[in-house]
Amino acid sequence: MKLDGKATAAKIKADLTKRVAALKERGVTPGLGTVLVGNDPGSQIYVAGKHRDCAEVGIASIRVDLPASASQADVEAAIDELNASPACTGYIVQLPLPKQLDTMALLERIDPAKDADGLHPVNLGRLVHMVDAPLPCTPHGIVLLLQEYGVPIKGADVVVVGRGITVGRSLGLLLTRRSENATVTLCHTGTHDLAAHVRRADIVVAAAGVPELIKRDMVKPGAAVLDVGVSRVDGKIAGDVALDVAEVAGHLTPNPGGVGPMTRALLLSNVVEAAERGLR
Ligand SMILES: Nc1nc(=O)c2c([nH]1)NC[C@@H]1CN(c3ccc(C(=O)N[C@@H](CCC(=O)O)C(=O)O)cc3)C=[N+]21
Repeated sequence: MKLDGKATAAKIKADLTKRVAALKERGVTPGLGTVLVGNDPGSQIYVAGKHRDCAEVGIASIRVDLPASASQADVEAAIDELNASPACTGYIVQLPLPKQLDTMALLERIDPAKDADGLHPVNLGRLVHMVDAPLPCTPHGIVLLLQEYGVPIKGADVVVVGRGITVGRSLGLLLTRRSENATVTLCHTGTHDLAAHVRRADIVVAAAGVPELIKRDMVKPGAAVLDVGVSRVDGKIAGDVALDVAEVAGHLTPNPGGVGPMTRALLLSNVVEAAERGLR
């Protein structure tokens, strides 16, 4: 069974479109800002996609593009401006940043109330404490996609491969909340026997950024497999999951068309929720 992220994202965007219209009737137009530093082709495609998504649901968008040579002070100034701008209800700083920049210091400078990625340390701390906050987009999208297709999460053995902040580490926090109640194993490059862990899993989330890391013989028949990989090989997107995993998986995300569109929809959702919170 295909876990159709594109179709599920379209449903989420239809709901957001109504909520944006309701906000506008109350005099508030949600606005998403993006800060893009440098000219990495992949990042430019993603950022352009986010602005297209905004237009689709009626969210205004504010685009700040800085040269690859931008200094820490240049990016700080862009962040300060978005923090102060009433037109911007949420924004992201596109990652990764050029290496002369201190990423952590810049992420900390974002107003947590405008953190559309849900990656500000204050909001990640709120996730640890399980209090209301914008959630990291990819992990939230993964949970909603599993729920949409009725894949049982409660009590499931979930193996997450990859401990990055944006996906693996945050997803473990989300799935172990009482409301989700999964048992999560977080695997990484230091894991001794990855195949043995993956083989036991009811749900496998591959977020390591290693093409074809998850092979057919590692997957328990019937398991749900989610491919978060966005490596580029010869200009084409290469996932972390080998194509023949489709022969054994019970549920599988296509890639593209799986987790990526969900990530983008949940980014819009954070922007709309921030605008709604502002009215409460
Ligand atoms: N601050 C920040 N926030 C991010 O959320 C963030 C980031 N930085 N840096 C880069 C990664 C990557 N990422 C993707 C989102 C959607 C697709 C997506 O929708 N992909 C389409 C295909 C698009 C194509 O063909 O290139 C799909 O899967 O169907 C891909 C990748 C967000 N990221």
